Amino acid sequence: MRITCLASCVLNQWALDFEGNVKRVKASIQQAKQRGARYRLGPELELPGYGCEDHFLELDTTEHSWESLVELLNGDETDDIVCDVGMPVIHGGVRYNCRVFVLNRKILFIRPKLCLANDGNYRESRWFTAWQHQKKIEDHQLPPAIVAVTGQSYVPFGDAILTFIDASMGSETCEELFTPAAPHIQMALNGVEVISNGSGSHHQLRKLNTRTDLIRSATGKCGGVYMYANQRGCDGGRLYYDGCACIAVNGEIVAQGEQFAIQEVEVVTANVDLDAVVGFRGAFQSMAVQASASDKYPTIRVPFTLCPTDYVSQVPHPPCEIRYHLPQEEIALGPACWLWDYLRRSGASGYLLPLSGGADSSSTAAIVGSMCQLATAAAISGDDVAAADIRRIARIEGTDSLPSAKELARILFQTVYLGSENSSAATRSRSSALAAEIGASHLDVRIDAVVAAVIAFFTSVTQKTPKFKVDGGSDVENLALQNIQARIRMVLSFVLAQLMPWVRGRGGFLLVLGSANVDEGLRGYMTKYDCSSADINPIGGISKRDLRSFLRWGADKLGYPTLALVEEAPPTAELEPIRDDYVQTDEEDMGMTYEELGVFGRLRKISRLGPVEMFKRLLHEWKHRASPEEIAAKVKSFFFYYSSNRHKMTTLTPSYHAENYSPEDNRFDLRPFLYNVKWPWQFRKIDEVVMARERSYQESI
Ligand SMILES: Nc1ncnc2c1ncn2[C@@H]1O[C@H](COP(=O)(O)OP(=O)(O)OC[C@H]2O[C@@H]([n+]3cccc(C(=O)O)c3)[C@H](O)[C@@H]2O)[C@@H](O)[C@H]1O
Ligand SMILES: Nc1ncnc2c1ncn2[C@@H]1O[C@H](COP(=O)(O)OP(=O)(O)OP(=O)(O)O)[C@@H](O)[C@H]1O
Ligand SMILES: NC(=O)CC[C@H](N)C(=O)O
Repeated sequence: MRITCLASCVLNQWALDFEGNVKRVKASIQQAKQRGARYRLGPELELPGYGCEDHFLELDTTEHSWESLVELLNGDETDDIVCDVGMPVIHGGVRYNCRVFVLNRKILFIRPKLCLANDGNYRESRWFTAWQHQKKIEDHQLPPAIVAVTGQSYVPFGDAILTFIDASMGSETCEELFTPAAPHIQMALNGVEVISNGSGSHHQLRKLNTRTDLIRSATGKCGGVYMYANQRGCDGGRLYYDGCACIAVNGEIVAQGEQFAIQEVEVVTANVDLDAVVGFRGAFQSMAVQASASDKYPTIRVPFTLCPTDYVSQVPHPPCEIRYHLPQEEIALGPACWLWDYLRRSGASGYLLPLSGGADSSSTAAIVGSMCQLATAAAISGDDVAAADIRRIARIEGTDSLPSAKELARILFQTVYLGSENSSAATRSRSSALAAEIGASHLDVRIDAVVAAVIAFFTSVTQKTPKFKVDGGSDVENLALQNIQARIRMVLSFVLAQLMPWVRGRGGFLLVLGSANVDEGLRGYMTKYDCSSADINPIGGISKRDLRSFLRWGADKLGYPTLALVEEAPPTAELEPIRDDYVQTDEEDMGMTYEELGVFGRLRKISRLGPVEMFKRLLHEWKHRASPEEIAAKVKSFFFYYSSNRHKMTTLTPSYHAENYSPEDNRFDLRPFLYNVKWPWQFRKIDEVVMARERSYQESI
């Protein structure tokens, strides 16, 4: 048996934090060595951090990456272990997204990415070029700083494989795994036994199985060992990289790391038997024919054994069940970890949330509660970085004991109920009950005096006093009176965020949390610059439907029973006066249900349908629940509101990316924001389809 120990790492890197990034890379190599690994794989672009974006265009970023590599090569980290490190490299004047293989303080080989990630959140071809020469290598001239350390002037650069004394290895980078003609197929046909993939891949609800299915099928079909490494956490933007390093052998996962965690460095190791790979392929005759005919890769020969003889006593890791989180758990964990990274890296002293007792702000509060639970649990279980972050943010002396999750919430989480004359006792009491369950410091205040002052100001300027519709006012007056309340809540939230730490004798500032969900954004059912305008928003990419099931789940699993009461209540803005015959509700106001909004959202973005094609699709999907006229009216209504409110997306608070149907305008869903909201051409085509169907129905009876 040829048994080797392999290590795949998850690192919580931060764009441009070279100091911290190289420290975490070193820590991961040390852990890998302690566990006896002969090869260590790190995430994509781990030295500068994956999310540097346009900073990749700066020469500084590549230079500092080389400087970071010098730090590694100068120490003993790379002694007796092959380290595969992600960084940008400029070769022949062109910048590539590369894997740099190092061993015993020398560079073995540099492998550029062949297929860049360019859809959805990814824009790699803005900063990098895909290597165009498959199965070809060139000499790469090393920068002087590296020459001084390694004594090497040139190293091989390109699409090659590594052969050790006793094993062979090849690498592909992130997106390459997702492509139809993935390099691992050619590598397997070339007899490569270990294929590694250093990734920078983000979390999206219910997405993990896409990745693990690809990993399993990569070696299920051709045999081999597949190693996956990923970044973790918020590295400075809207994405949460969700780790989950794993190692697969012949189609079965043998080791899997955490998808969400506070821990900055996680090393997943497995003992694997490379002879099992040869055995698998040896019995696969049709593959052997293709392998025999395949074009050969250039080979980098490395005089190093991957499977030392003393490993004979080691037992290979058996296959294990893949662990998936429920979507509700994903909501509790992903955004909570993202909030923790944001908080500890921003220098803020905590979060402030305007907590209405409704579904959205209550979900947000529960996520902050989950963040406190995760951070304290990590610190108590011995994570020194988490403990130091808690002490710094909460201003706890080194000798004092660490706080519980509830105590931490009291220190760093301020909630506030901003009641008006239209607020109900029910939302008010849910707000304070939930805050108490989480442990947050809660304020229960009224905004009526400020609202009255704004209306008095308006009356003094115009001699007119707007009225609510229920009191005989027009639609314009009714909307304006609602928006005054909503916007005042935003202003007061920022005032409190700035001054409450001072009031409590703590100093610093709080970040204001927004809690508009993805569906409200899509429909524009929100007041521009109300509490939806905040510093960051953990639920801006999550649908109302998912939030409601999260609330039901969280009542029990997070230990906040009030969430169940919140979930049962119909969503309402409480901006209009309540009367015996009138209570404002979201779905009635919007003229569509949250469920319908979810359908429109997915068809618009994920299925890429415009008004006419969406209408045609729904004619089939909704044929048992609505007539063609009704479906036409719903589709037109959606496109009218979506397009007339699209401008609100341009100022949307940055939020955690969780859904592929996110309308987020800045990075993900790039669209104009001034539309002809009548959609005359498109709506006429819809009418024509409705009329044609009506005619054919009439003719058939
Ligand atoms: N094409 C365009 N490009 C750029 N900006 C544009 C624009 N059209 C309007 N605007 C601006 O946007 C303003 C209209 O937007 P906005 O002021 O938000 O007001 P608007 O969208 O008219 O009203 C707020 C909406 O939120 C709903 N709502 C209900 C309940 C609660 C809440 C809540 O948030 O608590 C909200 C309410 O029913 C209504 O549909 C205009 O006055 C103008 O300043
Ligand atoms: N009475 C209130 N006290 C504190 N904050 C409020 C209050 N009413 C509204 N807000 C804030 O304004 C945001 C938008 O209010 P809106 O009435 O549109 O509710 P929503 O988007 O349905 O959210 P929720 O479900 O949290 O009520 C809320 O998420 C909340 O942060
Ligand atoms: N960095 C990458 O190549 C990521 C792209 C890939 N589609 C993913 O989401 O994982």
